[in-house]
Amino acid sequence: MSDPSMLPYNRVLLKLSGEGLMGEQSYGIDSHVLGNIVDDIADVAASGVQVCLVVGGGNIFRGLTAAGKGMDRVQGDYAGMLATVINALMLQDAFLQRAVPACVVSALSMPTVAEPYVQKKAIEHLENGRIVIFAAGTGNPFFTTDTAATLRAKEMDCDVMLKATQVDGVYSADPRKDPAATRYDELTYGEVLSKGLNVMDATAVSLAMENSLPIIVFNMHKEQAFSRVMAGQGVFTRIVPNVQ
Ligand SMILES: Nc1ncnc2c1ncn2[C@@H]1O[C@H](COP(=O)(O)OP(=O)(O)O)[C@@H](O)[C@H]1O
Ligand SMILES: O=c1ccn([C@@H]2O[C@H](COP(=O)(O)OP(=O)(O)O)[C@@H](O)[C@H]2O)c(=O)[nH]1
Repeated sequence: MSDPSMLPYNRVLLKLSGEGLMGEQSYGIDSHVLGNIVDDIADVAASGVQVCLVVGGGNIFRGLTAAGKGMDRVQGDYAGMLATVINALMLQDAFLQRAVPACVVSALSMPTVAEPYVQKKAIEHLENGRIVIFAAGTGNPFFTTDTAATLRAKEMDCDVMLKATQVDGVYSADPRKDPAATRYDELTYGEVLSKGLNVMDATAVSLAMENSLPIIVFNMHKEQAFSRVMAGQGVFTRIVPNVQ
């Protein structure tokens, strides 16, 4: 697929699934996978696009899973948010090792570890050519990092939110469970919600819908996946206000 109508993007938010950082492992971060993703993001940033990131924490801890085993949900969600901070620090380190300027901005206050989130300051970082990594989700329990990604994308006035995930886009059913599922090239937010397509939670999709934020879903494990999607190439699904 090549879609020049998507271009050019000046400022984008990339949401990285925590689970996607595990590679073949069952927990944590695979440094090879992390390195490939960071190289890909660095290439896009070097082309002049302002890039900010939201990273998940599912490779380390999920509040809902812990609550299912008896843990208090709110405590579990705070632990999940801390997991995203670990991932954010690992990402920042990988960027800095490549001499790519990157900073971590946290929705939970931990000033010795990361800068607290201040909208205008984060925009300033982007304008100064830094990759901004948003950590700790929204800072609130009962939310997800997909919702944090949609929220920060609007706050940063991004052109698009790109969700880097484990599958090639949005399908008629979860393709990891249903081999007969078919992929959409383009969908409206309303269709995602009415068809119950669980690629993102409904809160994230509703927030994008109410604020007309285009979303692109693509597979983070394909080579140079982010660079290719930014060039309108490769396989992906766009979620938009109206399908043409
Ligand atoms: N209709 C669907 N289309 C695409 N993916 C779906 C769909 N329904 C469920 N999924 C699942 O949603 C996941 C995307 O969410 P993501 O945030 O990357 O993963 P997780 O939240 O599990 O870390 C995919 O890996 C896929 O298995
Ligand atoms: O605004 C937020 C974002 C995340 N979380 C917690 O952090 C965990 C990790 O985030 P998520 O599941 O979205 O990560 P991903 O699926 O992208 O790896 C979640 O399970 C929640 O427990 C939260 O409470 N509020």
